[in-house]
Amino acid sequence: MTANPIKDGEFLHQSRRAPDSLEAISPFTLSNQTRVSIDAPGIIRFDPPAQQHAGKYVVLSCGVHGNETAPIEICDDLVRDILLERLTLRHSVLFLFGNLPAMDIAERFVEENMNRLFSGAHSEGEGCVNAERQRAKQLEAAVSDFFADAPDHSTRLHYDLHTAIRASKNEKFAVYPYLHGRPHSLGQLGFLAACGVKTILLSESPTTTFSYYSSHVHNAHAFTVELGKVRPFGQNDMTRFADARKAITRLTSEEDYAPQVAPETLDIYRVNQVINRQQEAFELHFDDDTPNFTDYAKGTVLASEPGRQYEAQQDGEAIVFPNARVAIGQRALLTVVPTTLEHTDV
Ligand SMILES: O=C(O)CCC(=O)N[C@@H](CCC(=O)O)C(=O)O
Ligand SMILES: [Zn+2]
Repeated sequence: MTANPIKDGEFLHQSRRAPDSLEAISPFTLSNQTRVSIDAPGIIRFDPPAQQHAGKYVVLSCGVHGNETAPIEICDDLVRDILLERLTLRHSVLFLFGNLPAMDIAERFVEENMNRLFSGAHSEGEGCVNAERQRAKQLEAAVSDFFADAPDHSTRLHYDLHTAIRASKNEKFAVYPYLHGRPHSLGQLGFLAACGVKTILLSESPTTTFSYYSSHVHNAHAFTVELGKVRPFGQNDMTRFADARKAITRLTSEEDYAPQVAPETLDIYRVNQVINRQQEAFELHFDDDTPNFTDYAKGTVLASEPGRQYEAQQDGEAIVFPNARVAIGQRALLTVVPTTLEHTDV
């Protein structure tokens, strides 16, 4: 057995401060027989021994936006607990710490929003020309390799963990990527509810986000999960994430953790408008501190740019992820309206 080369279980620290030290590490086995494979800085995979493997393949990604620290701290803790054998897995788990350089400068991204670069967008236009494009390509490859080892019919899961820029009337929520007619999973909504996530946005079109990539390309149950509000490292009240951490721990360490939820206890929204910034002079028509899920009467002007204005199309249409400063062509605002789940599966 090779000794554990990650000192004190500090994989993220070593990835950020001594990335070269991870290059030559061959897969190794912990004394509890968990196999550990390090693909690159910030990319680490754990596989329990075959006789204990209970069949799920779980991707946990965080830090796709470098300043969204709470999910990074949760994943860092989980990785440490696994490496120090305080947590024994029953399923294969791939941890991805997305944008390491953006974490170092405490920003959402360095050059380009990485969560618009998946499903091959990293190689479009000018090509894979910057670190974020290269990393998105590498993350896609890591997910592909991981799921390639999942036997047919095994459960493939990907939770891409984020925190939102603004406060939110519904603090925790998840984006359910567009499923192209596949059913929404009640079992997954049960797991998200156990994480404290009881507001779900049903996306109605393809996107270039990480969760859509895993959902569409790998047929995984995949979600963008917003666990709270962006705060600097060390300033998160981790008690607010206790349910999520506990549910993830149970998911990965129990044979078949399957919490249930009554759908009528959830707030389900569907995306009604995706408003992209098309011009420099794009403006939002509400205050910067207006929380996500604030709703408006039909006809209220929500945003404008020269020659064009964007209104609420229905009473009760609510705003999510408003950001007037995104790159031209990118999403500056989503609007959502309440809906119910129609096509579901367990
Ligand atoms: O608070 C914000 O404005 C952004 C928070 C965030 O990063 N959200 C994700 C959502 C991705 C999705 O729609 O699945 C993003 O904008 O990338
Ligand atoms: Zn984010």
